[in-house]
Amino acid sequence: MTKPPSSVPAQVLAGALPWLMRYHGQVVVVKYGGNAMTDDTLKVAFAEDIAFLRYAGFKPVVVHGGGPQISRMLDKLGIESEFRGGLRVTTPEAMDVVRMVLVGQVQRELVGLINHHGHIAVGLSGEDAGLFTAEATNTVVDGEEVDLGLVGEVSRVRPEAVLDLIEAGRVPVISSVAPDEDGVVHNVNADTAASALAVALRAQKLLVLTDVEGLYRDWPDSDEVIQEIGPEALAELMPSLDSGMVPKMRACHDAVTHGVPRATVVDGRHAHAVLLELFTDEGVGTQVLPGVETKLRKAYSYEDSDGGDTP
Ligand SMILES: Nc1ncnc2c1ncn2[C@@H]1O[C@H](COP(=O)(O)OP(=O)(O)O)[C@@H](O)[C@H]1O
Ligand SMILES: CC(=O)N[C@@H](CCC(=O)OP(=O)(O)O)C(=O)O
Repeated sequence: MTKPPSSVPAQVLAGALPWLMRYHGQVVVVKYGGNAMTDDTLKVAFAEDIAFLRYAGFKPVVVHGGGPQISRMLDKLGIESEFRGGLRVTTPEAMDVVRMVLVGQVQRELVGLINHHGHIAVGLSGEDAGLFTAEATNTVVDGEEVDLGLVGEVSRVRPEAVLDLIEAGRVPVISSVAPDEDGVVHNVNADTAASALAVALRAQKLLVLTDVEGLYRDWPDSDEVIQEIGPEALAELMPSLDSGMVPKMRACHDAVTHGVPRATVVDGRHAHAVLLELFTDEGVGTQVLPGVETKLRKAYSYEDSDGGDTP
């Protein structure tokens, strides 16, 4: 006797209905951090998720990072670089490498992987069609202003090229380098670029994939992750954050205070983290949205896991 078909897959699909209704036809900006691109399986699963969203009627836009990949190439070439306040101090020599790695390697690889699912992805950088204009920025660390060299904030977004691609059914994959008003190319943190783009595109969501479960309340000492937080409480927490979380949480804060309904940081070390976050109501990651009380949860324990897709 053969077994009747299981209804579990159908239940999973049916459970996705409210999320399909919410995001169908809407722009979702997904920022894929370099730290969540560690192995090929994860990258392939990410590309599948993005293609899935597109065929499910979402309008996904990818902004990618590549910090660790840039650092590796700088090391190989013997060029020193350091991070201050979560941002890379960028000399003109380092800028050439940043641009080469982000636009020439990381972006090309992601475009190729997504295009396994129907030639839908097109790569752009902030230099294309005036997408981003950068303005040089410095940062303050321990009360002192630090010169970051060729690091920029996004001072202007011209989203037309991205909108054209979305209208044509394509998936834009964007690298965060951008010229200033004089055409000098700057290194823009990818979280910052994703946030500015999400605002300009009036995205329904900014989803940020990284290599931690979310925003820890007391990094690295606590095992409590902030599940939900409002922009005001996040602004109060900002001075206590360090390293890569500084630009990341500022990006989420700025997106939500400029009209993006919600911004979420999720653990990209899980295969299919994008689908899990968008199609289920499991408490993954840290969600920034207006009008909520801060909600904490315990970090997950992987000790008893089967080691499947868990970190
Ligand atoms: N409060 C915090 N909660 C979680 N991670 C934190 C916190 N403060 C600093 N971090 C660091 O921020 C890192 C994520 O930022 P980053 O390295 O820039 O990642 P990505 O490449 O995904 O942008 C984490 O791996 C962790 O080391
Ligand atoms: C100014 C600055 O720090 N730029 C980043 C750009 C890449 C990036 O943001 O990559 P992740 O998302 O992987 O961190 C850098 O040079 O590493």
